[in-house]
Amino acid sequence: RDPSGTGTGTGLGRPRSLPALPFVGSLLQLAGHPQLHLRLWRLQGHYGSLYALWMGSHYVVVVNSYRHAREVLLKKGKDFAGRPRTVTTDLLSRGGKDIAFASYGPLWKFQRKLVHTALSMFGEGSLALERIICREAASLCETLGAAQDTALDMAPELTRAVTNVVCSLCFNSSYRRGDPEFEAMLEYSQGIVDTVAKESLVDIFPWLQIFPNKDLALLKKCLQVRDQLLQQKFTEHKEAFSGDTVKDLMDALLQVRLSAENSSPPVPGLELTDDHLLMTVGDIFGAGVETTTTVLKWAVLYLLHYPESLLPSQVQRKIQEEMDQKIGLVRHPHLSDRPLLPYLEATISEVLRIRPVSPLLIPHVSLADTSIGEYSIPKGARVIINLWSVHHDEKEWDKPEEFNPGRFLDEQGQHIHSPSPSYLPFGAGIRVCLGKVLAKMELFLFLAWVLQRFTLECPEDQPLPSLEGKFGVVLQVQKFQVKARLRDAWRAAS
Ligand code: HEM
Repeated sequence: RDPSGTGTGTGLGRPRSLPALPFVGSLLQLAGHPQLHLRLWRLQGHYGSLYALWMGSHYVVVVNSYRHAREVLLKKGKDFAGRPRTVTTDLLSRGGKDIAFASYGPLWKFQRKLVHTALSMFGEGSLALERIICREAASLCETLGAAQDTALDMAPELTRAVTNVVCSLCFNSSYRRGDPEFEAMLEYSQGIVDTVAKESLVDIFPWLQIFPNKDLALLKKCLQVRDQLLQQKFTEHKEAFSGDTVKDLMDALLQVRLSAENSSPPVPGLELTDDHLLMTVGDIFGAGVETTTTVLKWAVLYLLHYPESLLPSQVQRKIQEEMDQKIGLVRHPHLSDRPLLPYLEATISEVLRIRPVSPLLIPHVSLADTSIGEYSIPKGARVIINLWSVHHDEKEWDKPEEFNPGRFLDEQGQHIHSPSPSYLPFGAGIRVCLGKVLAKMELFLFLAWVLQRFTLECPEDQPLPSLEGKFGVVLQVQKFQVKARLRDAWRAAS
């Protein structure tokens, strides 16, 4: 180990490192701190905003400032476009045949482009997707309406709504409440979320796999269920696919593969196997459901904390006033209403800032000897961007701990803007989130539909739920219940 050595030919020194013991590395400094993003944020106080540590034998660089994050993601994006391969990610992606965990290279670029094109065909900006999201929003409102004035855990309903959007997009199908296939999907997703969150030891010491490992066994079982469901949809699509009509993302992927196979000569290195297609679709579920659902839960939670009666925030009331004025109560909100509802947009932005759902992004890996700021970084280093630190940096954000949607509005409160460039809820650059536009459409429409009709309240007999997140695959919200009260204005209008 040479934590302060140069060794990369750049003449620069390495970042300061946490103490590291042979074999275990810096685990002792991290053990007992389940909120990893907070631990890494606090360690800045001692080691500076950019420091290194060792996870077993892996050299890890932790970036806590926007200046350095920008260098990693944007200025030197290509240098840092790799992903670590671990036991867990290999299982999740069949050895990196998806997008999120795939190595940087022509095939990954091709897959990304494909999904991007398919998303623009079916999704972003298309009326078809807007219709799908609105259908799910209507169903969500129906459930809330049926549960009138009783305390309800919205989480399964939000998950179903978001899952159905992704299902419609990928497979042109959706689930009703209580559908056994949907229940199976919920169960395996939760299993993956729970086990991947605990995955770290076997990823740090891959040889631990030779010992019986309960979590790894559960993960494998959940992935089996996921793969069976994916395979079933895939087979149905392959059988029905004629090449003429493209109904969904799965068809779009099959069509691209068909035309690549028919092109002569075939492009070497761009062969899409069944595994690639399956894992690509699996990624849309894996990356698109838990994230979006969790942001919706955080949004609801913050609305409960800033209810009508609490001055000066009144976030929910302000959103509803804006909606009443600009949209009224006789028609549903549309995507084209986004510019009319800056306060709702600002609230979504603030939720994504204060509780970044992916507080450490997905780890990056340096693909060459390179540098960040005044430090040299060797090829193969894992780079963690601590988005929590970036979004809570007092030099960038005024009172970062305060939930204040107004910070995203101009002086007239009419237009949305970011007061600091240090706002990266979806990452940035080469590996930026592929579903950013889709996610923003969903967040806007689901919240607009619900808040047009209902006021969300904390049940009287329950304490306000905690705003503290739980670090895991995403920054999880603790379970909580809500009372959705039909608004008098809505009742009178309908
Ligand atoms: C509010 C919801 C979402 C948030 C906050 C979010 C955030 C992120 C973040 C922070 C990353 C990592 C960027 C990096 O490593 O530098 C990411 C990657 C990714 N996201 Fe999202 N995401 C959301 C929804 C979605 C949706 C709906 C999809 C599906 C279409 C999606 C697909 C992906 C994919 C495929 C990647 C991997 C990109 C790559 O490695 O090339 N995400 N997302």
